[in-house]
Amino acid sequence: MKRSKPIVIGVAGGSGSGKTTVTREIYRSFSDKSITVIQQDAYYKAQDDKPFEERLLTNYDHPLAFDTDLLISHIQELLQFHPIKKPVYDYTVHTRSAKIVPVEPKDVIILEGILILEDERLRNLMDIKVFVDTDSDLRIIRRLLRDTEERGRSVESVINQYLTAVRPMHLQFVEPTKRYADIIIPEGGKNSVAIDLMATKIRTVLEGKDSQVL
Ligand SMILES: Nc1ncnc2c1ncn2[C@@H]1O[C@H](COP(=O)(O)OP(=O)(O)O)[C@@H](O)[C@H]1O
Ligand SMILES: Nc1ccn([C@@H]2O[C@H](COP(=O)(O)O)[C@@H](O)[C@H]2O)c(=O)n1
Repeated sequence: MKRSKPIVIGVAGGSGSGKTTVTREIYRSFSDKSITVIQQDAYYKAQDDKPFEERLLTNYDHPLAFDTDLLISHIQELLQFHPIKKPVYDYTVHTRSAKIVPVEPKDVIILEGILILEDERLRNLMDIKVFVDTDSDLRIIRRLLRDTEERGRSVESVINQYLTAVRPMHLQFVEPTKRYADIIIPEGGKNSVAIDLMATKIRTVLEGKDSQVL
């Protein structure tokens, strides 16, 4: 059945909570590839006009770090089944890369990121809101391993950033958005029961059997 508009699922949660892992597992359970994934991180503001040293001072956990207007306009395009050109973010240089990824519209859009539930305009575009809820000790351990292995960071810089920006912004902006969630997934990526439930829910909606999200 051809849908009149795609369904939008928001996956929020703190840094290192397992949002990307949850999203990847849901995506993998759909072999027909009816899902497109949009990461909020791709919409960090470009900082090419600033020298590298200045970019290190940016607070990347504050809502103003993102180009939310561009993200909203891209979701609106996908909702009309129009393709978009998604920016690509490079964490090693703290700005957008020169690349752009063409994204084709699909029946399901998963929007994933720390602050996607913070903006009311984004929340209003979502059919299902999920919050991945993982204790802060696990999140910092996971982030430490990931950022040193994959994002070119030193242990000292990860700890310093966590204490000065990630933790305070999490408490001020991320954690309060849990109240908007329809579903809270504890522990993230290895929660196979929650991931199966999400996949089943999405299938029900795609088959037109769910009157709540149509
Ligand atoms: N349940 C889990 N147990 C152990 N490690 C996990 C789990 N979920 C995610 N991770 C790992 O933790 C790191 C952060 O997970 P990720 O999904 O990228 O989180 P987020 O997108 O919320 O920042 C990754 O290296 C991932 O492989
Ligand atoms: N240049 C940047 C941009 C972002 N970050 C951090 O990324 C975190 C969000 O990504 P997750 O995959 O962890 O959800 C966020 O907490 C920023 O601090 C960065 O370190 N450098």
